[in-house]
Amino acid sequence: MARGTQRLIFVALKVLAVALALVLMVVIIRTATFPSYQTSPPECKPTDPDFIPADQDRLARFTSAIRFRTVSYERGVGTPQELSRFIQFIRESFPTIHGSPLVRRQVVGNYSLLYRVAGSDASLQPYMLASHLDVVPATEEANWEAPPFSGQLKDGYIYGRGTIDIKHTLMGCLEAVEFLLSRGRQPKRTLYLAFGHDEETGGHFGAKVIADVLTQQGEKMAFILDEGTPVGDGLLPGVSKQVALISVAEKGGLQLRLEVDEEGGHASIPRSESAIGILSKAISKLEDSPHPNMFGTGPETRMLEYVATEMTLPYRMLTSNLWLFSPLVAWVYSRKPQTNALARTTTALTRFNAGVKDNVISPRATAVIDHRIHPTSSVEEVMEFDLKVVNDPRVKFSVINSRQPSPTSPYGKDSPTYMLLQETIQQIFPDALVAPTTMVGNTDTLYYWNLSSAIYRFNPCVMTSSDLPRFHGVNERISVKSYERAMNFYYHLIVNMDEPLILKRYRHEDDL
Ligand SMILES: CCCCCCCC/C=C\CCCCCCCC(=O)N[C@@H](CCC(N)=O)C(=O)O
Ligand SMILES: [Zn+2]
Ligand SMILES: [Zn+2]
Repeated sequence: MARGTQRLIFVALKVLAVALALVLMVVIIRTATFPSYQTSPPECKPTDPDFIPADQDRLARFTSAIRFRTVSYERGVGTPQELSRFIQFIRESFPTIHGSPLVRRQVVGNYSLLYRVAGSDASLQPYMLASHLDVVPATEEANWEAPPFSGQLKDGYIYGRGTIDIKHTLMGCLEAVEFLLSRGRQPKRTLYLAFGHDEETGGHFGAKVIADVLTQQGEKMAFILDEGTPVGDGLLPGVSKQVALISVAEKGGLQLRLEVDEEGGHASIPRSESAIGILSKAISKLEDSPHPNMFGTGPETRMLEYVATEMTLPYRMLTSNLWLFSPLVAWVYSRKPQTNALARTTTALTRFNAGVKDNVISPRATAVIDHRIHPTSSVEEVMEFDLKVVNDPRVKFSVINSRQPSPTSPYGKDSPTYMLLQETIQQIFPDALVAPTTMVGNTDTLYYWNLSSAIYRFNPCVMTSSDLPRFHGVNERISVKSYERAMNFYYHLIVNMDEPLILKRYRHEDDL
């Protein structure tokens, strides 16, 4: 090798070594100095005078609520009589709320409930706590440890459909307001409680109408809190502490019907391709072509950064240096369904129908695809992607439902309402870290976008990965301790909302 070339290689290696050393130095410095986003407000203890205990009366009210079979089946198909009975039960169970001159109650869309608790300072913008009255049906009833509409208490857990989705927040909010008013307290800031009756089938007749009513009344909310992500226990790799996940954005959705119509006929004289075959190829192409991994563009990235300082070393190093390791973390995310769902638009094949008889070639095949759209993508982008992937004019696409991803609500120290939520969560879940994330399922908040720019989704309940299948699944349950925390979470949120100390720390005068 010529001397000149040797020298060039030597210099190049030297430059590379220096560059690597520099990169390593930056990685180490960032790992060591990465900021903490956590706070440590005073813990709420059972000995506090304003602690709401899960006593017999409150547990009885909650278990009774579970016994109402307020099931939503399909859009517009629910259980109206049961909803009416449940609404009556709520009216009788919370006499202080329903007798208070501060409270205005409206039944909206026949079965949804909207409460307005008047604050003493009308100059303050109101806020809204949302939940829903309906539940999904309970299948496989025989496999439940306790019947799904029994509200049975077993080994410290209350079993039943709705215990974590979402009657614990519905009853928790009501218990909190009942407790507040029965102590003769009036909140400073006006508060709304909004309970839709058909969230599980899209909220078209509940939350949508609630939003219309509030819009007609000209209301704007300082913030809205609805059902959402839980306090995860062991859900985040590399973090041993619990992490309370506040969803600051929600994925969009696109439900598509795919249809192929071909000539059918006698099974003894098949053509080279059938409706079933053509559709199968199309949907298998879609399943094999995941939408792009968007890690690094949405709240899923910040979720990691918020807990970075509490991670074990390798994770901490990766997370503190996403400028370098983002592609690696994106790949790690794609490996597990839960994190994959956070990082990209997902594709779920949910229905496939064709054929009527064993020896008849079906002239028609249909399928349904359920996409959940990443906050930085759109319905249009997803549609375009799918058409390109299938690339077969014989496959007809039609849209069943679509919703764009939500706007992202403000979070972090610049957002007083996010910080208020974070601090309230840490009062009730003192062992938990708090982080922003994206809601992968959909909620009634879709209808509330115009009411507030600060919309959060949170489920005040600790859940491990083995609890997640209980959502809409078998053996849905909540521990008594968790229900107690839910009540206290809402009570403290209401109290903190009026507490100048917490808000003052983060207040941007224009925000609230
Ligand atoms: C590091 C990984 C952390 C990820 C943690 C994910 C935790 C997921 C926790 C809860 C998700 C399950 C609860 C979702 C409930 C969403 C409400 C719902 O079921 N909506 C339906 C109906 C929607 C509608 N209104 O149209 C849906 O999304 O299909
Ligand atoms: Zn729900
Ligand atoms: Zn649900």
